Amino acid sequence: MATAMSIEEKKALIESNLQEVLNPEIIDAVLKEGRPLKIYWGTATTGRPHCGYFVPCLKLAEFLKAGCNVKVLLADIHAFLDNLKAPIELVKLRAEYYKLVITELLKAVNVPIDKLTFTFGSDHQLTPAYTMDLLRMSTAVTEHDAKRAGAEVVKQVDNAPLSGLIYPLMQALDEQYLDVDAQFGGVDQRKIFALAKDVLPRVGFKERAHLMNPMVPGLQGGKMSSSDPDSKIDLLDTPDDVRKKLKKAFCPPKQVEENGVLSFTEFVLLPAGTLKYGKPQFVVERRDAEPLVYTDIKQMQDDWRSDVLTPQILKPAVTDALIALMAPIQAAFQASKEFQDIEKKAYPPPPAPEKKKKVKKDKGTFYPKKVEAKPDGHVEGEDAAKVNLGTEGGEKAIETLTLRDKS
Ligand SMILES: N[C@@H](Cc1ccc(O)cc1)C(=O)O
Repeated sequence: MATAMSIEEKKALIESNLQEVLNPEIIDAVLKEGRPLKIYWGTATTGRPHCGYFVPCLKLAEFLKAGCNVKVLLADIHAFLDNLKAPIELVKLRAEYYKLVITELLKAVNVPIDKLTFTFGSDHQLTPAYTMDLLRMSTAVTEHDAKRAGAEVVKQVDNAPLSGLIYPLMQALDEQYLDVDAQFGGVDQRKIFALAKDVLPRVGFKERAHLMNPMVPGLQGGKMSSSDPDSKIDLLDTPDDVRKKLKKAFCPPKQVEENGVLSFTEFVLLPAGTLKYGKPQFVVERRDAEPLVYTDIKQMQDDWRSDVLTPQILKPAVTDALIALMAPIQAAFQASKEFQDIEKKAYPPPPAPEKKKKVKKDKGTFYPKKVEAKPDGHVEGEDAAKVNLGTEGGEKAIETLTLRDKS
């Protein structure tokens, strides 16, 4: 069925809808060689995958359509390097959960998953060769540059742990160990990508191309935030949750910028319309008039500015479309005991609130913060390292990461 694409067509598809491409000549050279472009997208398995994940996944669909060889890296080790966002003993379970959810999400937008491979960070990052290369790399990067590289990705805190400096180095080295031509990510990864481009040649590896998606504002406008549950829709949220969150979502009439709902339509629902209609399309029903049928965002934005398209009619249309898109993911979850078990273990309920303790004086040493359990039960602050890492659980987690079944 698929007619062969020309090099130009492949290139156009690979680079479509991106905000920026670094070193496109690397992509050109591979396409000219006539082999598939090898590309990966990494995600740190920290919190829970949410609806924002549709955005990179739709781009992966385009890479695959262009004949690329696509890998998804479940960056389990990165998930705890970033300020213990995922406690070390839960990281492996979270990575498994991400794999299941992302698989279903890709299926929901018709991405042929047999042509894509998943890989865990801990599969290659714990080998002696990787360790040696990482140490070599650490001699070629200054503390200042490593810190700056991670500034938009790694959580910025006072007395930051050293792991935040290792994080960007490992992301750069992953390009070598995943044996790719290019890395894809949001434009928030730009500084890490620039570091990778700069530092890989300095340790004897080749420079890769970098492809960046624009950032999509959360439903509250601005960046999606994990501390504000209403800014994100969990992929397992019920239709009622979706309705509630969308009712509260930021959707100012006539304003196109920072409009969470309109942006979600642009980056997810319009492209996903291809599934239903064979081409990008989004339909907004109206009570007393013909439905508004959109095939590109320009037309929608014009109607938004002139108030033909209003929050009152857009929100219900987005709600229905999103619920429909999420339905197969939730059906897969409901149908699989394994899926449900992993979810339960990966996100245990938070422990009962601790009794009030006397607040110790800040001694100005490592991590001068109070211990506070996050909703998922992990701890940040003064004793975070002890609680999250130094326990038996932590050691077991290290073992499980090391001993991951390589099959
Ligand atoms: N930095 C990515 C995760 C990542 C980790 C390692 C990589 O090699 C690639 C990507 C994120 O923000 O989620």
